[in-house]
Amino acid sequence: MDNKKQPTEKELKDLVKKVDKLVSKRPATGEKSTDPQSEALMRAQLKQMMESMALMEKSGMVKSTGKKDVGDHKFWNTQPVPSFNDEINESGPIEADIPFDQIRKEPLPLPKDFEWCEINMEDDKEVKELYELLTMNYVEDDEAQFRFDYSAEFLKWALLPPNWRKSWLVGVRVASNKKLVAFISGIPVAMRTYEKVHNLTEINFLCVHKKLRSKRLAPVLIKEITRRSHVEGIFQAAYTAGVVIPKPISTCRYYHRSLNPKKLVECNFSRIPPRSTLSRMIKAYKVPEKTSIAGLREMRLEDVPQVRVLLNKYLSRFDFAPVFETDEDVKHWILPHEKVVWSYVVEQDNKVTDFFSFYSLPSSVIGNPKHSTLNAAYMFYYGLEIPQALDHDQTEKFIEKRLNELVNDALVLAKKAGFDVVNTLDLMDNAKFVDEQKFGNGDGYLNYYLYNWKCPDVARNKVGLVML
Ligand SMILES: CCCCCCCCCCCCCC(=O)SCCNC(=O)CCNC(=O)[C@H](O)C(C)(C)COP(=O)(O)OP(=O)(O)OC[C@H]1O[C@@H](n2cnc3c(N)ncnc32)[C@H](O)[C@@H]1OP(=O)(O)O
Repeated sequence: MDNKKQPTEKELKDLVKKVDKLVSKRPATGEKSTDPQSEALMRAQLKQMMESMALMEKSGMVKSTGKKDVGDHKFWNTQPVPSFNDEINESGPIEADIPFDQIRKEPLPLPKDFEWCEINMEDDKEVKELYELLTMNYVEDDEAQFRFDYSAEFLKWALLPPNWRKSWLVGVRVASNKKLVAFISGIPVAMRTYEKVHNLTEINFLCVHKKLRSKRLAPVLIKEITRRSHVEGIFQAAYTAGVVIPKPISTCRYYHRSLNPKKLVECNFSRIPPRSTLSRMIKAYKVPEKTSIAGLREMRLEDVPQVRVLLNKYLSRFDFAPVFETDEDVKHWILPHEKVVWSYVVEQDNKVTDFFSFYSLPSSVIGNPKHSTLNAAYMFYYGLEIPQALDHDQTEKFIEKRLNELVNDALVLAKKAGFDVVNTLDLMDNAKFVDEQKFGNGDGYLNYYLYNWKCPDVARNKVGLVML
């Protein structure tokens, strides 16, 4: 085949970006294209381009996500995960549990000069070391303009949930000076995948210091946390990543709701759309001074049991969702935690009918003369009581209306709390509120993965797991 005749990956990506911006990106003023016919045409073109790009990726002709050929995954091809072209119609483990006596008990060998450690998240000095590694080396956007800046308090919250395991907070240090240069974490989670509820390890915060990249250290960290998970009798894991590796069970898209357009423009996070002005954007994104739902208040300890029932019932709508098995889980994850998670309930006649929550995850703004931090809130879990008598369509309409009321108030509260932007993914029922609440789609996608578990793909609006 003559590769030269095919558009290069960059050309394709640029085209996709261009069309995508044209057809999908809601202009910051909330204006929509006035020409639905050309919009439909462009959408069709975009779809076609994406399909040909996927085909070319499959055939190995172009590289995916600018990184590597699909199929050329030296590490992932050795792991119990499905391949890209596997059509999966049933659920189950890919390989059997390993008997305890056959599990390796010693850590895997590391390249010389490095040693394993466990990070003690109850020791502020070690928390600070982890914070510093991540704040300088963790996830950045493609243009290296922003980098996640999880706070130390956030990391403690994320890594010390009920039943946390010290052996799953794995670091790598330089042997000579003990500097922390890599990390990976696991926490225990009960997840339902379709009908099956299982105990998994939720993997997060995989990070290798920038100076040690591309030396195949990440696979060693992944294999070591896998071994440590096996030692604890857990043979499946859930994780999310921006990169595409074999094989996502779902891919969700990021959406952003501007609360501080001026700062977002100054940080290069948003652009002033053609034919608009900053003052028009400011007006379009203004939120009310006060919330409007009667009975809305901050969540308190005594709400935990009711919130747990609401949440688990609501999550039963989805095909891939956590199960909050105990009140302790809800107390840890949902109860407000200063500067980390904000949660509100609606109480009517002594009964909690709804709740919603969001968490704080700022990003460092890299190399900007005016701003160093973007204060972002991320939509977290929510739940609402759905009247029983409704049929399917009425239920969906009910959720859409109520969710818009709740998120409208969440925006007011996020603005009051000083956030510049509220981010969300189009999982759960979020697609029902993004347009009305003036969220615009971003460039970012998040892929959901399961380790050693095959199951049919999960639609975005059937994903009920929010990962930090
Ligand atoms: C039963 C229990 C099982 C538990 C384990 C379940 C699996 C958990 C899986 C982990 C879930 C993590 C969830 C999160 O935390 S997602 C967040 C990941 N972190 C970042 O993006 C922070 C900034 N980046 C870095 O620190 C490094 O670039 C990392 C550490 C990501 C890779 O380091 P480096 O750039 O120096 O690369 P290498 O030469 O060492 O290694 C290259 C190999 O690593 C594969 N790679 C690269 N990035 C990822 C990624 N995000 N998930 C899975 N695999 C990844 C890559 O495809 C290649 O393999 P293959 O393509 O050749 O095969």
